[in-house]
Amino acid sequence: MEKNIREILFTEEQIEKKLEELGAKITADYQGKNLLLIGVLKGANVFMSDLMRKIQIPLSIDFIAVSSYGLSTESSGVVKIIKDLDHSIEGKDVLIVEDIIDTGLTLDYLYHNLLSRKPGSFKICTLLDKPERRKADIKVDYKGFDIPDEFIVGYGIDYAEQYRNLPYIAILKKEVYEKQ
Ligand SMILES: O=P(O)(O)OC[C@H]1O[C@H](OP(=O)(O)OP(=O)(O)O)[C@H](O)[C@@H]1O
Ligand code: HPA
Ligand SMILES: [Mg+2]
Repeated sequence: MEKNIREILFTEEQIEKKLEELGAKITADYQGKNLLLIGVLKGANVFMSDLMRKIQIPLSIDFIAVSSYGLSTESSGVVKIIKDLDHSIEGKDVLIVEDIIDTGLTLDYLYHNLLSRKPGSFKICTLLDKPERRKADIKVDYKGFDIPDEFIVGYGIDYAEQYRNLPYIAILKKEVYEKQ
């Protein structure tokens, strides 16, 4: 195991099983709809690419890149769009795909920003939810796992841009970021 990891929360096998459940639910709910998955970069990159292969109906994808954590473990509270969507979402059945909801500030910002672009419908899918830290009220439609109030890395999720390539989801040792 990586020397900076305190504990593995979810293994590759557990993640794979959860993705199959989520994919089956989304497949059932979006029959006959005009599904557009919007991945929130960079964190949702790994989740999005695995999840979309578990959805068995026609869909399209787009990405928006936002950042509020930078190199820190605390949200700056200021959400910046780094890359906007490529196409209009007007009339589309938008499903936002996030890796983690922590304070909720990123999704609160995206919710208001994207709703003003008049999608046909708007729902939220997140792999991880850390409800204890919430600052904005977010209604989650599809959720993988609830997690404790710890700093998480792996499966696309970073600390200071590192650890995104770990195949599992883990708690980072506190001394890694407290000594900074
Ligand atoms: O609920 P919040 O407190 O807003 O935190 C969640 C957001 O923070 C992370 O992104 P980050 O801003 O670190 O950018 P990244 O996806 O490029 O890592 C994560 O990927 C979520 O998008
Ligand atoms: O626990 C976390 N880990 C990494 N990035 C994050 N962004 C919000 N919460 C987290
Ligand atoms: Mg991040």
